[in-house]
Amino acid sequence: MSPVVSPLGVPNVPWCPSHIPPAVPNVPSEPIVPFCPQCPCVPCCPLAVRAVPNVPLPSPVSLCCPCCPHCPQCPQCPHCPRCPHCPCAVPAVPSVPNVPIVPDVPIVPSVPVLSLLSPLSPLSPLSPVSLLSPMSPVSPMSPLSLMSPMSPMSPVSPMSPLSLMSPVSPMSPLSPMSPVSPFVPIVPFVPIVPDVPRLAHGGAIATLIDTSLGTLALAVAGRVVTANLSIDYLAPVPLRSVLLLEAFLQRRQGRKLFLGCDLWDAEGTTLHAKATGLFIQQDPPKEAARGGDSGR
Ligand SMILES: CCCCCCCC(=O)SCCNC(=O)CCNC(=O)[C@H](O)C(C)(C)COP(=O)(O)OP(=O)(O)OC[C@H]1O[C@@H](n2cnc3c(N)ncnc32)[C@H](O)[C@@H]1OP(=O)(O)O
Repeated sequence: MSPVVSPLGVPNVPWCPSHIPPAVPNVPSEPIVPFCPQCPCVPCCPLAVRAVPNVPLPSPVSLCCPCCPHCPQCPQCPHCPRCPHCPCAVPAVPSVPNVPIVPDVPIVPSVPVLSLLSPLSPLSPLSPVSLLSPMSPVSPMSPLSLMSPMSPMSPVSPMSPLSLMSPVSPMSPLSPMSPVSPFVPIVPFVPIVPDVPRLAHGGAIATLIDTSLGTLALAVAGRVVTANLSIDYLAPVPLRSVLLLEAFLQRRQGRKLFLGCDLWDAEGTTLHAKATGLFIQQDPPKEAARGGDSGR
């Protein structure tokens, strides 16, 4: 393949095979847009696609960042997910149109069932906490993809400053061209690779623990807020697990309630997490306000 001089007039720069302009007479009259003459990725670079009019477009036509990292047109884009030069390139994830926004609020039982100050056994069939997962099996994306650059199949415009500046913009319904669009990440919880075991999100577990400890603190001291929460995640929690959460009051010091909990599987054989929490009483009863430490 003989080297071809780019339309930029850059001498001695060979075109990559995908970018060699075919020798056809009816080249469109639109101005030739300079693009990286070394980029081998036509679908990566819409400018390249425009400059090579007779190259069949990939199907579906998907535009990414304006160019590859080597392109002087877009020096600020170091993470084009489609560019083969990008270390962040990710496999295509099928996009699902019209997916509703999923708020980043894990679904937890509204009334967690606690086994308070009691030994684990005997386990009541009613006592385990069912850790409902926010991980919808139909959600299109995954935590992995949220940590990754824009999906190659993303409908987000490649020109979006949002998509260029943030790696998380997979399904945003916002106008991608608006520079003032608020950042609204959609939080799906489906593994990008089907074979990956589905594990409960640590934040969902934290919510479960916080809510459970808070319920116990509320039962002890009325209105409380969480001041500190410390969790040791000891074993992964499979999705849709039924769990037993055993919460206990460790000590109380004035408005401060120190609580702890153990999060077991339903059989009480696997300890998934241990946690401690400090809750601050908000509206102490009169005797506590006068006397300070209740000693309970
Ligand atoms: C039924 C469902 C129940 C669900 C319960 C869920 C509860 C929640 O999730 S609430 C939401 C998350 N929490 C919050 O938003 C709390 C935000 N923080 C606050 O409002 C305040 O910082 C608050 C209330 C914790 C403490 O402020 P304040 O009331 O002024 O108390 P303050 O005087 O600063 O501290 C009281 C004592 O707690 C201690 N303390 C406060 N925060 C901490 C902390 N993070 N770590 C250690 N100690 C602390 C203080 O040192 C002080 O100790 P001492 O009396 O010995 O000097």
